[in-house]
Amino acid sequence: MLAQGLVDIQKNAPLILVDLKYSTTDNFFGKDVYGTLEKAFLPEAVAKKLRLASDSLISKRPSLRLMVFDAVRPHKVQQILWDALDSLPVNVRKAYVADPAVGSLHNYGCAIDLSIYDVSKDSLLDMGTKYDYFGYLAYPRKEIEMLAQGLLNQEQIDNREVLRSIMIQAGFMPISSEWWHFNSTTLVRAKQDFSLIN
Ligand SMILES: C[C@@H](N)C(=O)N[C@H](C)C(=O)O
Ligand SMILES: [Zn+2]
Repeated sequence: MLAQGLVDIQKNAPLILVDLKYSTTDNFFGKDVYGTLEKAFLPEAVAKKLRLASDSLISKRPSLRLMVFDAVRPHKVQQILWDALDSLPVNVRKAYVADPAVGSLHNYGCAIDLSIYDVSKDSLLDMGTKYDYFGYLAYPRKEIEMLAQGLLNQEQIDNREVLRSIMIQAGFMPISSEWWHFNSTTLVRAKQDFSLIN
């Protein structure tokens, strides 16, 4: 990764926590598919934006930390994630895992999956679902509906809003189907400006 011009995000921002889920068996398909990749890497420009988000979070709420679940994701792993969800029709699957034929922003180091950890309570904030819960409960665009149906509570939505606001302020963009996923640019720009990581 270093040879490909990426930086270890914790070198740049030591207060960011990392639990790289695809480097463990604690993920939606139960396999470690990252092998020797055990740290979260990003292009320097993206890592700098993430540092801004982390600094902003800590200045507002000193006991909170960003907890990164995924950063750059090799393209060959994108195919593994895509195949792991093959029980879903392709048009539904695309909302949860980017089609490897098109590419994911993660494959260029231009997307991050993350949550917030409270060091004073030694636990993650309650976001209403686990990471990689693939369904409407995780959809930012369905939050009002899920609240009205009593499937999410206000605290869970407020916690997501803390994450969204500091990420948006730092220059990231949320997506409509996963509360944990943020893009730093568009796929068209990523293909122009960054290298595909394999
Ligand atoms: C698989 C999930 N963590 C994720 O990152 N999904 C987006 C859509 C992606 O694969 O780019
Ligand atoms: Zn993601």
